[in-house]
Amino acid sequence: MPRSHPIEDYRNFGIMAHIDAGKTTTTERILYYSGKSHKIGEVHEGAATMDWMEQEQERGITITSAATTTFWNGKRLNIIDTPGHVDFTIEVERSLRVLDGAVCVLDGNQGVEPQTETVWRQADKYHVPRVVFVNKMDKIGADFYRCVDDIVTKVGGKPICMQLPIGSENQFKGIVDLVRMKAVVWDDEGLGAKYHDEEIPADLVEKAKEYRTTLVEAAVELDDDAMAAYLDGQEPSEEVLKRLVRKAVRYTAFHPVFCGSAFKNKGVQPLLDAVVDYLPSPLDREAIKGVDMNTGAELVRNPSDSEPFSMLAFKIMDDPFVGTITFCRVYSGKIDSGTTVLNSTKDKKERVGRMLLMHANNREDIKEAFAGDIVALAGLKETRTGDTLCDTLKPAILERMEFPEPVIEIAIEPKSKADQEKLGIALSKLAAEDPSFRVSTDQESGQTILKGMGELHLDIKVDILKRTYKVDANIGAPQVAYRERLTKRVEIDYTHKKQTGGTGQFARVIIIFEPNEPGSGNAFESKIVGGSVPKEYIPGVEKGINSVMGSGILAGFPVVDVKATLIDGGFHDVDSSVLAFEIASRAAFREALQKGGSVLLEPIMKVEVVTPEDYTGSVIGDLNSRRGQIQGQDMRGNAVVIDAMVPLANMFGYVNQLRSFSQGRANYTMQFDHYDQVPEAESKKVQAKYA
Ligand SMILES: Nc1nc2c(ncn2[C@@H]2O[C@H](COP(=O)(O)OP(=O)(O)OP(=O)(O)O)[C@@H](O)[C@H]2O)c(=O)[nH]1
Repeated sequence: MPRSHPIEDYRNFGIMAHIDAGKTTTTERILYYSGKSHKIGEVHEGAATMDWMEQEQERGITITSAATTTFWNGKRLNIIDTPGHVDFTIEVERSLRVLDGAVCVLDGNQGVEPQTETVWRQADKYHVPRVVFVNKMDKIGADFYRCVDDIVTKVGGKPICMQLPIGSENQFKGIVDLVRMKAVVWDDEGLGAKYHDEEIPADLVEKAKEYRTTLVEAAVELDDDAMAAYLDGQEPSEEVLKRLVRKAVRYTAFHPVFCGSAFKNKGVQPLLDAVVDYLPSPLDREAIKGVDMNTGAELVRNPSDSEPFSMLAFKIMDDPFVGTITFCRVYSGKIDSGTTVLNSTKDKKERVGRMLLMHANNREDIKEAFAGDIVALAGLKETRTGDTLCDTLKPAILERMEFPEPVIEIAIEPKSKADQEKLGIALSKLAAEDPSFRVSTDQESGQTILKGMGELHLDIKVDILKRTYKVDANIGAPQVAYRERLTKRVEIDYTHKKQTGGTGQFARVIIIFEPNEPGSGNAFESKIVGGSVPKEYIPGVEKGINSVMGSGILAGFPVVDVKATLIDGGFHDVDSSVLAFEIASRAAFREALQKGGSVLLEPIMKVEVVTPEDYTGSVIGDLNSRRGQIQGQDMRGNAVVIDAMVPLANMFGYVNQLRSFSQGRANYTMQFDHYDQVPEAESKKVQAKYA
């Protein structure tokens, strides 16, 4: 069967926003108007179509991204829903990787909020072209022009208005379309409300002309001919203007801004037109790069059905009906259900059993998928998020994704043997679904440790463990994931010698331990020449060093960014063994940490508090008492925005404290920024706690 739509008619896009800006509501309306969802679910009633997980509905936030296919104006839209909470930025990044474009939804009253800033920066990082939708124009305090300014001042974007609102708050009626120079007015606020063109209201004519000129001047910049014609006094036609704006989006020359109220059903259809008109198709994007596994050479996989098949897995979900489903984006070629593909990342073959196309409230079995498609595969066994699946004969690995390190951890203790078993199964599934969620076992206590991106992140995992997997367990208090690091270069000459009865043990190692660049990871190298340590013992040296990496000497936290170089040593013909070298190297590393001024590192969080002016003093005082460093203070509307860097260790329970002294009126968001050295006095306390 041929493909249903040519690839240039695809729009793989996501909707990104700060929490509560209205991403879910906008997505719901898009699905409704594009004809696939016939029943609209209001978010506040906990019935939204995309928010189908129990946990999501109760919390009213979108946790997992779901990909949904729908159609508009003859184009095929694949919407990838991205979560808005800071703790889940990993999910946002992951979906951004597979998008060709995005709609950034702003709350018309709040403007660019902290999380918008984060996702905007991530979109910059992945070069995701985007348009902006200023939502909630019906809300009290909505201010379209302030939102447009915010895009410049908060994220350094280049907003160009494509529409102007007609009225605002409860007087919001519709929009002025600056491309067609027409007013678009909705007859009422109902879901299926009709809308029609009118002449631009008299009081907006001058403003519309002024903004239209700004739009046209920004657009003609992108094309010499259009510019020349414009300078000659010729306005670009509607078609030319649209083509130029499309080009501007593709090259991020500017960010077109639209507006509306998803909740009051205004502005959504023109937004859908904008997605079709301005967001790129897979063909407009740079082809994905990878490595040819046969030759090791770099390669490019073009978005074409005639290229060898390759796709990236970007999301794994456990589905109650189908089992594990893996969301993938096909980058090149064509795939049939029932065939065997190669997971080139793992070097394992996988059989593609069922392939599904997900719609908002049903799924469709499909037999083939083509370049540009986003599909869900059922029953893959080895594939994890970020893996490449490809043609078994033309293996390639596509760009990998990077995942940040988790900064917070909790201990979990199952109550019975049966719970222990359930926990094991559940954890391996959860870890497979979410690479920012890690599980480890504490070597000393034998406890299971869960690690994640923040308190809420782990909170939700525990909730899933208890509810979905029915695991009964005691949960410890959340702890900071500290790290340990050397501060200076040391050379250790260590001899392990044991002579008790039978065979003795002998190994001598001379190893240089030195701090690596922060964030560059651990490294081991052997520079032995002349056989002072025979080759067969070197794995023992590496193993000994690695065994200390997992838990340092100060408080048992992982040692990071150390470079170890074995430069010399000695052995005994009879008494040396791999084990003896392992023991010697472990002891050498521990000695190095002692002599090398080893220090503890802690995660420092970037915190933004938005508070009514009255509480500014209390907020700052409190942040200072948490070892916070105030970075800046600014006004947003009538609220004060305070930026600070605060150690995560001092942020536990912050939400309650902030609420209590601001009467619930101040808000905050935080995200991991970097690791920094724990001050001496604090470090002593941490060491005493974990001793
Ligand atoms: N007044 C008004 N309220 C809106 C509008 N759009 C959404 N809301 C409301 O704002 C709240 C948040 O909307 P959601 O659609 O859940 O926002 P979200 O961005 O998906 O939120 P998360 O999934 O938690 O990230 C809900 O109570 C909506 O009913 C709008 O256009 N106007």
